Amino acid sequence: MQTFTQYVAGSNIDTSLKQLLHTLVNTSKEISKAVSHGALAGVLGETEQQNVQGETQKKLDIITNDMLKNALDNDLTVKGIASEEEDYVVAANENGQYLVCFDPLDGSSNIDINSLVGTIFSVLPATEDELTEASFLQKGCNQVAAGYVLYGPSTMLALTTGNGVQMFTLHPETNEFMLTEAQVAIPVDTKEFAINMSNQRFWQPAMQTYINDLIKGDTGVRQKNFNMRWIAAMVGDVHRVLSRGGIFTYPADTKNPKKPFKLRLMYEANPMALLVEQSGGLASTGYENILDIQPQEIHQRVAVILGSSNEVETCLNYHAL
Ligand SMILES: O=P(O)(O)OC[C@H]1O[C@](O)(COP(=O)(O)O)[C@@H](O)[C@@H]1O
Ligand SMILES: [Mg+2]
Ligand SMILES: [Mg+2]
Repeated sequence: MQTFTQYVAGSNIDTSLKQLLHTLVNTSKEISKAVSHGALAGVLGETEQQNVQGETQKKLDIITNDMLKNALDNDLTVKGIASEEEDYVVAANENGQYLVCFDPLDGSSNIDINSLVGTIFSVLPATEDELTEASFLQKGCNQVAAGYVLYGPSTMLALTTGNGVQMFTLHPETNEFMLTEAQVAIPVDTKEFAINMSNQRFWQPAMQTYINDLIKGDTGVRQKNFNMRWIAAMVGDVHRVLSRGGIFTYPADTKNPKKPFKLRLMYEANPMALLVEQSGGLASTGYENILDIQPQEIHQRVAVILGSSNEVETCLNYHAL
């Protein structure tokens, strides 16, 4: 079985990108340790602070953000970072070739119940001399690498550098990520959907009708029964989709008119969309491919529908009507 180090050494990517991937992955091992200590390290619970999006930050949101920020700042390949937990973009190294967007801890409402959380990252080329927010506003199709690390019963890494998706499992004794899935392939059909059903009355008519038809099962137009899962951490829900197929959606809703979408484009939707597409699935807002969206700002939110290609297409047909 190949180690992550061996896999990266043999892959056909720039040396500088290899270095950056090692920085991200080594930091994720430290995060995995911090997360696993939980209450023993006094890292659970909330802080008094809110992020720019008005969300109360958990202690671990801030701890993991600082760990990644410091590690990336010390990596000369990194020109700048954008994080869920940073109001503005942060400059790193003047001559860095890459910009890194990340969600240091996704699913942070799961921390206090010892359930799944993860780190999501997206790597973009740094194309401009001067670092500004505008440097980051590139379409998702420009990503040179994307991935997540899931802190679950095992710590797992899913990675794409544009050559399919590979999954690695952290060996608890050697502390090495081992290649455990060389080419992830999402089944094209599924009988499993993931959506926060409590928002049902706030969805648009297309999503209402689509989910209603799934729930009718073999008594409705779909003529098959569907099961439902909701982990409340995108990283966990997408991991299930990559592992055994499914459709995951966080659609537009009218619950809070000032916030029609929940998931963030640059460090949630884009990296997950690249992983899903590289595994043979689809990722859309309902009206546009996620990877084709021209971002307007780093904390922009979008509707997300992703997963098994035939099922996503079926859902998109409801939106086209
Ligand atoms: O609270 P809800 O509506 O179930 O939302 C869950 C969604 O919110 C998120 O947790 C947001 O991520 P953060 O924890 O990074 O803010 C997604 O991972 C997840 O899909
Ligand atoms: Mg998140
Ligand atoms: Mg987060």
